[in-house]
Amino acid sequence: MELETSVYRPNVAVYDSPDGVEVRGRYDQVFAKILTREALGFVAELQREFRGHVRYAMECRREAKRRYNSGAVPGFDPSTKFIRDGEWVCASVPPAVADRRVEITGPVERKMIINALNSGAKVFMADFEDALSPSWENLMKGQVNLKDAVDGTITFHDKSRNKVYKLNDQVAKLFVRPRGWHLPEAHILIDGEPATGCLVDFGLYFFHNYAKFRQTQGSGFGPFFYLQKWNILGTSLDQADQEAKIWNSVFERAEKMAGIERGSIRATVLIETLPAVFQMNEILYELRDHSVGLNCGRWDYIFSYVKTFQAHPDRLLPDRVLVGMGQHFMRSYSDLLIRTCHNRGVHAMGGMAAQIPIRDDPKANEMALNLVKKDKLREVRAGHDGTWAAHPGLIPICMDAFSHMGNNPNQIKSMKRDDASAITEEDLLQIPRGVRTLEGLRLNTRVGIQYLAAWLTGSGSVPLYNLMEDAATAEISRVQNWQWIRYGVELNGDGLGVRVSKELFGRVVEEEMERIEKEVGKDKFKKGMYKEACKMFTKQCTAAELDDFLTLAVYDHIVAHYPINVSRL
Ligand SMILES: CC(=O)SCCNC(=O)CCNC(=O)[C@H](O)C(C)(C)COP(=O)(O)OP(=O)(O)OC[C@H]1O[C@@H](n2cnc3c(N)ncnc32)[C@H](O)[C@@H]1OP(=O)(O)O
Ligand SMILES: O=CC(=O)O
Ligand SMILES: [Mg+2]
Repeated sequence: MELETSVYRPNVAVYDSPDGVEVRGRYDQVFAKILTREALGFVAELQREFRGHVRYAMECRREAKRRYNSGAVPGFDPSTKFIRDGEWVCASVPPAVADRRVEITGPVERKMIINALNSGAKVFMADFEDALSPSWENLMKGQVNLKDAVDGTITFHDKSRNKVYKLNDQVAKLFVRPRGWHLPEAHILIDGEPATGCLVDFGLYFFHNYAKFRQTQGSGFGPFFYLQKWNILGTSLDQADQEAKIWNSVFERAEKMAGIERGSIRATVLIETLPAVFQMNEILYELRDHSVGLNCGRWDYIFSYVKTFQAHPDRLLPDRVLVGMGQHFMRSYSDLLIRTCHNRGVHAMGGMAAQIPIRDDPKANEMALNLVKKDKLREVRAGHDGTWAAHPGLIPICMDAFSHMGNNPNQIKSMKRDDASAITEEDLLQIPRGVRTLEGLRLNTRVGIQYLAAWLTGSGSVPLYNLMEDAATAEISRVQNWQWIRYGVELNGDGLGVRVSKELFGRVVEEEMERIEKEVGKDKFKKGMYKEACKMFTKQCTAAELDDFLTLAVYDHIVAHYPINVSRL
């Protein structure tokens, strides 16, 4: 089902949708094989059953934001102590994914899917969130690509290099990461309202692939998912774990529709918001029949630290490059996650080092690879059961570091980390140490604008200054700028004693735009969306109120509706 992307097809046909469902995205015969009446019907059922719960969960997030903005800080919920203290374990890990020592991640792009599945990693996390710009074309092609991947028929012909890509005999196990709850899908209206993005991603993927996946990949289990960007909060049990509860119910609903055993679907939840670190037991408890662990989503976690404390001028971050896993609050988070997961019998996955191979500079390349190696050795020695790799070139290093586990598929039983039960709220909230510099402000600006320009033109993950940048890392640049401008912080690492202001930021933006133009070249600069990205990024950094998500605030710019009043097929 390879797509002829360059061929223009007039929009003369429409999708065959069930009652109440309207597809406003471009028609394509290949997309129509995904957007069948039955598959859309399943998505609509999920939407109708869960939209009220999702709306309530989003309102709870807003309520929590009001509390944090009034001075509260996140902590362990006294009302769920019985869950944290209780003796329970999650369902046992499916044998097919017992060994997850290296997981490669990437957007649901055709060539990358094939490369990732062939990469030698144990798992491929196919991403509809941080690494993907959620345009209609990207999302629908992503669904087509995943279906072909699960069917084992996926191929890709790189015409410029006359190279054909196809799957090896041995491939990584597939996990799919749907979008977060906050993102709508404006191209699919259900009862007149945009569908919830993650229910579209999950529903379409599950509907088309569950049977084949369980047969060929999951040995009777699956499909497997990554879930993320939760902000589970609240002071009553009713609210506390509701985002986990909703997903659990979605899984049960899907299992029922498919007629497969309860507990077939398994998911790893990324702990990537500050409030969620206090609810790791609660999340596992709610998902105990569907869980296969937690993961340290370190980049969104850093973003969440700033977001949660947006009204706390006493908790400002140092330069972004200084907020690594060595900071006390980050180490405490990773250690407590390991202890929690192993106590409940599931994987404690590590996270992503941002370095990627540097082709044209062997010395810089060696330094980058050494940083990755150090990060992975820290993870495996701490007790993590596996890690993430952003690029196939990093897999040998990650594999080598995790050979520390010997012949064991994981460390669930051998690294209990009981010592980490002493980790306190103070440990998890400790303010990161380090200085703030003008170069930090410049780098945030340069990276934020270039990332947004890429996202607006369809790329959700890009290499910038030899690092992987995606929605999560770009968020840190945005909110850190916002925080520094908002509180007029002193740049105390330069010896200049300058305070950040809107005027200083304005000058930085101008100078960094000139630099970007020089770096990318006049032609690319003109053709790209740098000016638009600059305007949007500047607006967000200087807004009176911090936008919740960078991508949500600019989503309208990638929505492309098509006329619907044309003849049916
Ligand atoms: C914070 C988080 O959420 S982390 C998870 C989300 N982020 C991600 O998943 C990022 C994944 N990584 C990537 O997107 C890419 O590696 C980038 C953008 C960082 C770098 O991309 P590039 O500069 O194009 O990589 P490069 O040119 O070195 O690629 C070399 C080859 O490796 C392939 N490749 C690179 N990264 C990946 C990947 N993650 N998965 C599969 N293949 C990959 C390329 O397709 C290319 O293949 P080819 O030689 O057959 O043409
Ligand atoms: O999704 C991963 C992260 O680090 O954010
Ligand atoms: Mg993330």
